[in-house]
Amino acid sequence: MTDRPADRPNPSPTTDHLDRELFHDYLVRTRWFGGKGRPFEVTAITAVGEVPGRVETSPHVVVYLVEVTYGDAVAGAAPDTELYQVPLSFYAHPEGRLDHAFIGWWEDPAYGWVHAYDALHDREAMACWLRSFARAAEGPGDPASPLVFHRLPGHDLDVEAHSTLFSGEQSNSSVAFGEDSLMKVFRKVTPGLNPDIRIHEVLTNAGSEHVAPLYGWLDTAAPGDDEGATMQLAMLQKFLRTATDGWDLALASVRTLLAEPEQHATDSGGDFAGESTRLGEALAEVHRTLAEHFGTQTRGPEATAALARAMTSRLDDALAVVPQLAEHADALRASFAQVAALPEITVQTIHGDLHLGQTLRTSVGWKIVDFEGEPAKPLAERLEPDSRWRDVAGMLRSFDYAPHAVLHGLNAGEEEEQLRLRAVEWANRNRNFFVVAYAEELTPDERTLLQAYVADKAVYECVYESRNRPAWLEIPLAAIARIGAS
Ligand SMILES: Nc1ncnc2c1ncn2[C@@H]1O[C@H](COP(=O)(O)OP(=O)(O)O)[C@@H](O)[C@H]1O
Ligand SMILES: O=P(O)(O)O[C@H]1O[C@H](CO)[C@@H](O[C@H]2O[C@H](CO)[C@@H](O)[C@H](O)[C@H]2O)[C@H](O)[C@H]1O
Repeated sequence: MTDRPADRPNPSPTTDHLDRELFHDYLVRTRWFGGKGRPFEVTAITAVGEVPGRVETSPHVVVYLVEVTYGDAVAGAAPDTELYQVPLSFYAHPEGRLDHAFIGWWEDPAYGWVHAYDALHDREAMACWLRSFARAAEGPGDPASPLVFHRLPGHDLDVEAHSTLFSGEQSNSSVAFGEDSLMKVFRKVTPGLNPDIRIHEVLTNAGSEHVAPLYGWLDTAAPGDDEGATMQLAMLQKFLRTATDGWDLALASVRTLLAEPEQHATDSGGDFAGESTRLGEALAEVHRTLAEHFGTQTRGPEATAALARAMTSRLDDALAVVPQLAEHADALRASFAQVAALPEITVQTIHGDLHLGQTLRTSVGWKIVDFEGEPAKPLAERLEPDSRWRDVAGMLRSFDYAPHAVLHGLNAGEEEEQLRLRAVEWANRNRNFFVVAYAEELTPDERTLLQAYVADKAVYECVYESRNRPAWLEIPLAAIARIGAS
């Protein structure tokens, strides 16, 4: 390893030596880059700092922020820019085991000739990162380091645990350290507090049984114009060893029911009603705890009018992307107009992007994950308090998705009508058990609000599916048709 001479900066304060095309070519190869299909350039690379937990056999691990500027701005509008976190492992020689994460090689002013790899794929680099979290429990780190590791008390990390990078479709990168802890490294980063960390910290300190306890997080000072702001780069929490994804469990329940189409959901071996009940109770507890800590606000008719306008605006934007929505537009606008007529709305801190894929069933009950909020919304909007009924609506949409996603994959043939009836029965049964467990009674205004949020989410899903899974577009579209018919 080319040891960095003691008098060299850590890392080089300039990045002029870095070939931006190498980073461009790497970003387009990753799962987590949000700009796929859009023209962009790498317009700046900032070296944040070296991860301190290095030992003799370790590579140097340096956190870089890569600014991308998109080339698809409409005439006269400022181009979109985004910031991505790309931590690099530096090796003096090629590391064949990391070829899939290779970015390039160059002469670095601080480290000499290096072969650079995406550090999330490198167990040696992840071991440095974990040691840094472990040391943070003993007190503040090196004041000269721009990377600040924070810890919550109460858990001794297993620093010998090997890292495993999650391979699923993710907007971030998650690394499990054995079965002890899980680190989520935020890939697209924004100056300001990350709601996932802020909410996990509150729920952990409150002893909530419905989240994986937070162990710590990593932040740094935001670069450039956002001087003084914090940029949160990663969070560390308990690894839920016995976790099964709620979406997978729901699909299994539906498949069991559809395998016995002559049976009703109540009699099916895969009946999910008990789990839906427990999910409703879990969400209610999380909402109560968040309201107790962050407070609630009851806002007047100007807020309900603004919400109706936002829903209508989302529909107007969606019509340009999903023209099939046009025939349902009047019914949707009528639902949103009822929101505008509501005298008040109560808002609080919520999840913001809740669905069955954000829930994990463990041997000790349901856990809710990923409190970052709706991916499409800017951070400032995701930090705003919102109605808890938006989260309830997200789950109701998910109970609709599960049976229709299974049907979508079936070649039902002559049994199609019977299977559709069972699918609707499964969705209705689990929606009802979930809502009753969440709130025994809903006022008429709450019902109006909930129905509008369900419609609003289905409109969002139409856009999401048309861009990501066009074959699934029929699922939210059919839900909107049912709303319009109700
Ligand atoms: N504490 C945990 N233990 C085990 N698995 C987890 C934990 N938290 C999240 N997961 C799983 O890790 C994956 C990514 O989690 P998530 O927070 O949704 O990341 P992202 O925001 O990048 O999608 C999901 O499959 C989720 O089920
Ligand atoms: O990536 P996120 O989890 O933040 O959420 C986005 O992707 C979701 C799909 O992974 C999408 O959820 C939609 O599909 C789910 C089934 O795959 C279904 O359970 C949800 O009800 C439905 O909304 C989510 O909308 C999108 O923001």
